[in-house]
Amino acid sequence: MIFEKTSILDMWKIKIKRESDERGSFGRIFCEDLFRINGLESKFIQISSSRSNREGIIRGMHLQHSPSSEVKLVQCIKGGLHDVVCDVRPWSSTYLAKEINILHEQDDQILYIPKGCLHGFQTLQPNTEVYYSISTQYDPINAAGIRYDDPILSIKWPLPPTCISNRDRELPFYTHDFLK
Ligand SMILES: Cc1cn([C@H]2C[C@H](O)[C@@H](COP(=O)(O)OP(=O)(O)O[C@H]3O[C@@H](C)C(=O)[C@@H](O)[C@H]3O)O2)c(=O)[nH]c1=O
Repeated sequence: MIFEKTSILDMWKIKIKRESDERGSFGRIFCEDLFRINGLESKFIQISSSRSNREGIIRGMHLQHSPSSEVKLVQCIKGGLHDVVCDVRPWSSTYLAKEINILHEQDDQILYIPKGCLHGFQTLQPNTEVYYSISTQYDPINAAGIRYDDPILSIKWPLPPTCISNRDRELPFYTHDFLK
């Protein structure tokens, strides 16, 4: 596994290193020891999947507030997506920075998203599936987010939005006291 820094403090891009032979390949998508050696969260207690049926769907921008703040690993295992992470930790040296990544099936990239960062994506292909490994229990009371079209976050989505959940449409706009 190769660990690369990103434009956001404590966010990493992890590349799966595969050993190939005539049958195909084998590579690690998680390794507790390597995560620990690199100073990353190494305990993930839920693994979830989202499937999106068409292109242009936006999900986000989401995080969980304390005491349920979560570290997330995000990997596209089918289709493709335009992924956005935004740092909303006011004390961070990369406060309000955005990290954009295009993830496709078989590109062998995993995003490591630290606590206190909003995450969302837009699908670029129909039938896109995302796997999440999450460090904390799902906590609907502390699940929160900011609108995908917030003027402060100012995210440029690549496609016209084709579908957004009612919950996401009703999310608030960003204010500097958002992070609890
Ligand atoms: C996020 C989540 C949702 N759910 C339930 C709640 C609801 O009934 C249904 C769909 O939830 P949502 O509408 O929140 O799903 P979705 O909008 O796909 O939420 C996800 O968006 C992306 C951008 C993320 O970063 C994820 O962490 C997660 O917040 O699944 C769980 O049971 N566990 C979970 O961890």
